[in-house]
Amino acid sequence: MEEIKNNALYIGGVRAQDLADQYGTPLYVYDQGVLENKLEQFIRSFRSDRFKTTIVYASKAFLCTAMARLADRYGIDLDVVSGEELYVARQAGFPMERIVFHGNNKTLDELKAALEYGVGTIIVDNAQEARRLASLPVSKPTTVLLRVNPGVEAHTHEYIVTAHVDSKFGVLKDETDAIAAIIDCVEANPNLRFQGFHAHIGSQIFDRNAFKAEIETMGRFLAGMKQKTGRVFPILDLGGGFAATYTSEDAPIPVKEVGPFILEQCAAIDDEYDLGLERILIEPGRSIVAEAGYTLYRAGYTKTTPHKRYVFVDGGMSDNIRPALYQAKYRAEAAEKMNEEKTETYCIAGKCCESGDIVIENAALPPIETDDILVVYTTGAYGYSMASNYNLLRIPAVVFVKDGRSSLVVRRQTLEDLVARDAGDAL
Ligand SMILES: Cc1ncc(COP(=O)(O)O)c(C=O)c1O
Ligand SMILES: N[C@@H](CCCC[NH3+])C(=O)O
Repeated sequence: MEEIKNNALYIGGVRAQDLADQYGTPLYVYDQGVLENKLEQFIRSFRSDRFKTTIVYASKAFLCTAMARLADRYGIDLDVVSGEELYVARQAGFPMERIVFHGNNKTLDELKAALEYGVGTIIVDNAQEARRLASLPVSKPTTVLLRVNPGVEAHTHEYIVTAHVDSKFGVLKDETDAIAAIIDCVEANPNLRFQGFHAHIGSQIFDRNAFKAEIETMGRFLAGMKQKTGRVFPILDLGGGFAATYTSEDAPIPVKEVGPFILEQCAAIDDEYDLGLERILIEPGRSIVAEAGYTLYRAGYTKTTPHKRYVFVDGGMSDNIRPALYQAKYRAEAAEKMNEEKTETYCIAGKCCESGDIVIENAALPPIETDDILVVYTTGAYGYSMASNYNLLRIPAVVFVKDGRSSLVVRRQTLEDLVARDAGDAL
């Protein structure tokens, strides 16, 4: 929770300026209380008397040991998309049977690792992957789902829609012969249990009708598959994509309404087509972590051009690529000038060697001086997880705060880290 005391911002009871001074900037700060609250809200929201329900946190939004353990503490499962995310989850001690392994191009090594570690659910993305997986020795029963592209176009940035017909993800719902062949192929391996399908229509989706369309489409698809194969598929995984609030223009579906809405639609298709659905999964990522996250920057120089007034910060696209990649909008404040009048409009720009390195195009702020701490809100999703070493800027530290205390959960990269992997000289 945020508070303002004597003109200063406090996050989780800790003064933002103190966090910046103690841990340095740029700094990713997560309010652990908000994270916990979101996890609890999803658990309360996604309950059903009719279906078993599973919330799978999409770890691509933000993953580190502390986050994996927090999800585990709340009994939330984990979606991973790479051997690397799987490794971090495993190192954190996350129960492997509660891992859902996604990805359109899982390598042989990744599939082998998943089977060796005892990953509970593998989402197969295409026929070639199914063949490869089925050819491997599987020592214990493993649930397999197939990612289907429902062909539902959600209204969001074109880079983050995932279910247009030409998407790289999943098998198009109309390719039912290929899908039936994939099921047979998977089940040729006695320890692979084909249990159903997965779909995901995109990210930062506000419109509940997009999810309704997804579920109705999956209903018709499942009815067709039932007719074709003479069997039912008990698991339906509907993916994530629930939006978060970045600016006052955003009005996401409240978390408490997400679960009942999805479950109601699932009951409707189950009744209409007698699908025998038993378990429903959702995979929220952003909607759990985005609003819990803040980035603290230290202001550097300002510059006025004929049309703009810049304030430069000590990070930028290397710690938050989203404005450059998706024209994503954020809001900012000066952490020690919270009650001061916002008389200026600044373009907050980063320090990377790139004109597009803009954090916020038009930020209303009080006059900013060098060394002021600027806080950018709602940076908890796809900020740290998409950070880069562009210009060899060091990946910032991650700090959790709660009840007036802070804990360093990921340290800042050091200069030594930047050469630690350099292995030799030119020929
Ligand atoms: C398969 C899958 N599941 C879940 C998610 C999480 O999405 P979000 O962070 O928008 O909830 C994604 C990302 O879009 C995804 O590709
Ligand atoms: N990385 C994207 C969303 C993609 C989600 C994963 N499929 C974002 O920052 O909004």
